[in-house]
Amino acid sequence: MNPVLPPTAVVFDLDGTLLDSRGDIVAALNHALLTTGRNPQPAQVIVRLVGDGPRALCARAAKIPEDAPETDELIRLFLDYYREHPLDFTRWAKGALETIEALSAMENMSLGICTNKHRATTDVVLRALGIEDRFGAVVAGGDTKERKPDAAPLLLAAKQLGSMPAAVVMVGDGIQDILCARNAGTWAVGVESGFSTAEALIQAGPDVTVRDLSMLPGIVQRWREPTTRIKLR
Ligand SMILES: O=C(O)COP(=O)(O)O
Repeated sequence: MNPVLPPTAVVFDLDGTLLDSRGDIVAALNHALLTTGRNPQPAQVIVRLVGDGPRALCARAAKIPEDAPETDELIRLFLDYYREHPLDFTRWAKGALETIEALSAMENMSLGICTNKHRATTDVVLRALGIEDRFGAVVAGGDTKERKPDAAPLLLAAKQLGSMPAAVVMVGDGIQDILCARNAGTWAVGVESGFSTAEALIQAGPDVTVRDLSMLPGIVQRWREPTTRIKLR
């Protein structure tokens, strides 16, 4: 196991972690499916397909290979619709805003985002929410060749934040997030209120899981205290 350091940065996953974006993802995907003559899918089915970026999402929903030419068309329709409708249904996840405030108030602490969501829709959503300036690093889908669970996007976020990976806390609701954290040698916090199941998250091996984000500042604060840090790992 990698040694860990007192956290100086917290990096959030976006979909299902900071944001409950399922309504807009479902609407955009079903628009793409219907426009190409396919059947729409129920929200609870689509939510389980999210996490590996738009190519995987579109291919899984249409049951076609990721490299099929029809997948490119679905992605185009999905992204075009999403860019026009970034916040029709999207809401902050429980405790997200308060947690951003609480962490921002800590000394020697920076915040980032590491998402598999496409760069175009990530930018539109963050801008529409007016929070793009709150994060010292935003690494989105396509910024690195590999996506989560590969370590590359999280290592890039850590570099942009000026933190050693061992001093970064990765927070996410997907097993991609936890495995990415393990691969990058960061702390890993699983959020159970997102798109994945608590069982799947725990299976991926986070340091801790939380019901929702409101518990996060207290945990990060404890990891910054030398006496408790050792015991927890
Ligand atoms: O939109 C996706 O496929 C995943 O996005 P996330 O990495 O923010 O969960």
